[in-house]
Amino acid sequence: MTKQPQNKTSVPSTIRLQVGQVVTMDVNRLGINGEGIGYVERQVVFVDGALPGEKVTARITHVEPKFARAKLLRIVKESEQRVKPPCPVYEHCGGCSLQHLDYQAQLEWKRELVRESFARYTGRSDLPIQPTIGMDHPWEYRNKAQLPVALVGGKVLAGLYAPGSHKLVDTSACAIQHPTTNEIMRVVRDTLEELKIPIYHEKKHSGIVRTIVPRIGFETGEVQLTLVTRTEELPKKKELVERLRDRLPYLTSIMQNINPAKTSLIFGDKTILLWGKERIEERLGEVRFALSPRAFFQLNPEQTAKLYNLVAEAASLTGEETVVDAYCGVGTIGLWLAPKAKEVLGIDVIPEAIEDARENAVRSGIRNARFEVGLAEKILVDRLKKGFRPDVVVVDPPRTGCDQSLLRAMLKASPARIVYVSCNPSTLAKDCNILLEKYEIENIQPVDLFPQTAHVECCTLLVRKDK
Ligand SMILES: C[S@@+](CC[C@H](N)C(=O)[O-])C[C@H]1O[C@@H](n2cnc3c(N)ncnc32)[C@H](O)[C@@H]1O
Repeated sequence: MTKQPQNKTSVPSTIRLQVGQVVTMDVNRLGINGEGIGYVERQVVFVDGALPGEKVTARITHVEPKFARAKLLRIVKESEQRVKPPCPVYEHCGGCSLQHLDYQAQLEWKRELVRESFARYTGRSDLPIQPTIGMDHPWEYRNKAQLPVALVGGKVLAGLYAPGSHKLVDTSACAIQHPTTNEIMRVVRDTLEELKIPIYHEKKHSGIVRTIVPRIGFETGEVQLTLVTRTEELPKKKELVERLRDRLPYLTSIMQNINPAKTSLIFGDKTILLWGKERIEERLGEVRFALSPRAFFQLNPEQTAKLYNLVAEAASLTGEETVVDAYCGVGTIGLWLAPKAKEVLGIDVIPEAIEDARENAVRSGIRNARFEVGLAEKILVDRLKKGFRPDVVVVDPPRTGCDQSLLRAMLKASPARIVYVSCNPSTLAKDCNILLEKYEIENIQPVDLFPQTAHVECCTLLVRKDK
């Protein structure tokens, strides 16, 4: 092991590793973000791009009290599961983290991640965790991109930021985006440059065009392009729209969203129509969705349909049940289940999402679903306290998991089944551990909604113990 110390001052006295030091280490496992983990001098070291079973040389870049990070320099012994990433900018772009791992191994690792989370939070190693459901073609699956633009050396760039930085990496040949998205991105980028439309400068908070957001309806073929701008004024708007329509004749809708704030949030409050339809339509199974630029919609339609079928299977509806879809977004799960239920109540905190959910119900001819705006932990908890007794509760919370008061209220009201949909195995396992007081976990089904990344979705069925 050779040592090249560069920054001695940032190293706590208890840690012997130093920033700049070059280490050779065995990689034992993958961390939750897909990074390789090993030990050097009994310190945990994370190395992006390294795989279990490999011996690697890496340079220490950060030292924290309990761990260090290192940059991969050389693979001394290579894993049999290592594959060549097809994406030309994989090593620079912050979008994917597992392209270098064989897809079957990705699926197995995601199942293992779920198993580890449940073991940690419930102490149970006997839970029925199924093999991860993957895709036959785990590429080109995303239906939407949000691509910031920047002017660098007189050229317009669009893409994603490199990990931990604000350096734009051109992602015009992204392997997980739909090819149409890549084409839109290239054409918009080049047209902005050609017309010399001012590009937003993040630090100075000047310029105009900030982000390109293409969205594709996979089933309907409708295509929406949203340009996020700092000001409502958009120079050469007419020429821009004409050229984009000419060069991208399949567009259904060109929208402008105005975000005047100095913020990393993509969208502002105001959206205006530049050309075509205000919203594109998408179908998932029998359910129809109208999508405005800001509406949340799952990014991988093929896997989402599989996920919702699993939810329906877990809910085991006969047509007599009252179902709650807590954290319902634009009503997707509730509308999927409604034809098999007596009634559905959907709850979401975002008013536009609830408006969309109501309209999606009308479009899909569904009459037994109601949607309410508010916090699930408020609306559902109040209802449960007043004696509302749903038979099945589906929860699909954000990564932070369910509010404690909601979990407690569900325990008290005790619906026969709880179907917990989650994109975060840690909060899922933590919340399920609370529900184990009255429920047994009958099935945990990981679904790969985001191939090539470290994310995993799970559909978990909890059944009341006296059932
Ligand atoms: C993971 S998304 C699920 C959306 C939907 N079930 C789907 O599959 O498209 C989580 C949703 O929870 C909503 N949300 C976040 N916190 C909430 C809360 N405390 N109460 C109700 N909804 C909430 C968000 O607005 C978002 O739509």
